[in-house]
Amino acid sequence: MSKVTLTGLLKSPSPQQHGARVEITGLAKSYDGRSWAVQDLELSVEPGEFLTILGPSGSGKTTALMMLAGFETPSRGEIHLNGEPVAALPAYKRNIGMVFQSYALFPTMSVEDNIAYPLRMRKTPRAERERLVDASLELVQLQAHRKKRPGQLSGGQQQRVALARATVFTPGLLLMDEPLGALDRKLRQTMQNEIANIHRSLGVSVVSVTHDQEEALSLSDRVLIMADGRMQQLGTPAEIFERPRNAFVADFMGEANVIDATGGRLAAGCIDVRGSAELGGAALVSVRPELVALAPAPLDAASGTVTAVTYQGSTVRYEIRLRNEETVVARLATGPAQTPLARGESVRLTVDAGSIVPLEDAGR
Ligand SMILES: Nc1ncnc2c1ncn2[C@@H]1O[C@H](COP(=O)(O)OP(=O)(O)OP(=O)(O)O)[C@@H](O)[C@H]1O
Repeated sequence: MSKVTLTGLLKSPSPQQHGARVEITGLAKSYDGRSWAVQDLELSVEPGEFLTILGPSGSGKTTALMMLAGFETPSRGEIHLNGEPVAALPAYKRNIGMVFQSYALFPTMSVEDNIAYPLRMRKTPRAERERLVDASLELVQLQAHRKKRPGQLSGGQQQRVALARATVFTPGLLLMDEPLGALDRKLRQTMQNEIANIHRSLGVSVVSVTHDQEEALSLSDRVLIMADGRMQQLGTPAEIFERPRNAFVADFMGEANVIDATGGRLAAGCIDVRGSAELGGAALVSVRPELVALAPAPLDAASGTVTAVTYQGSTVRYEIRLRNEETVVARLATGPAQTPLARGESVRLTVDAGSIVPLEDAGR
């Protein structure tokens, strides 16, 4: 990689070729010799791919990332970067850039010195170093702030310095641990665009860790969902969101309804199905709240009763207690044509066969 300059990369017609290929096989980590923080991780990241590891707190995301980075030693399994096993390589020899939630900038160094730091470590000649720092400052649009200290910058600007420092030496792989975790909602959106932009410009492979579903869906080529140290599902954002494999993924990716489907009937027949559904014998299915239709119905023909109504701006969220005691959530768009249903009203629920997702099991 050493001959490839950042400026060269920015002009490169197919920057994807510079991203590293990552292959992870049977990777596992136990800190205490009794429980597994990560178990049986199998994954490959294509050159230039943006992969996000998503999961709740304690699911093993950071542990997986730290093994990739070389800061934690795997208990089992292997990692290959561009076909080479990395087990024996210390972190600084893996040609990997890292961005942390806390930025981890050097507070007494200027922005440009922070960015130049990895180049100094690599003994990059001065002229080359200056050229790369200039290109990197331009990429993250911080030219005007180059002489400032990190403490004189906003959170978003500091994170851009961290991104510049992690990519200035053209790493094949960029690792990010909750990169937007410290930023407020609006700034997160802006930074998401910036990260997407940097990823596109550099063609670097990215593995990012987050517990934020929206961030994972909007930035990634593929998402890996983890829970309790184990992979739950690996797929494109659309696959994960629209075809969750099990109840954990369905629930974690938003407010999915997980509904009893014993005998091919939804909630013991309380919910009507339009069309013929292929449930493949699944005992549980998932249906997204925005795909549940509900209409007022006389009590004897009703699926259940509205127990909660929450106005949420562009949608209204309804909780419905079914006759079989299950609770289902429906979400309806607000609009001039909509008459809101009231709490206590009896309703009939209908879903299209195509919006029913059979689940593999009851969860993890
Ligand atoms: N250095 C450590 N020593 C001992 N146990 C650890 C260490 N780091 C993590 N663990 C444990 O390993 C499991 C996975 O933790 P990990 O930090 O990888 O999860 P995570 O998904 O990144 O969580 P979070 O989102 O809270 O950072 C947890 O049970 C945690 O307590």
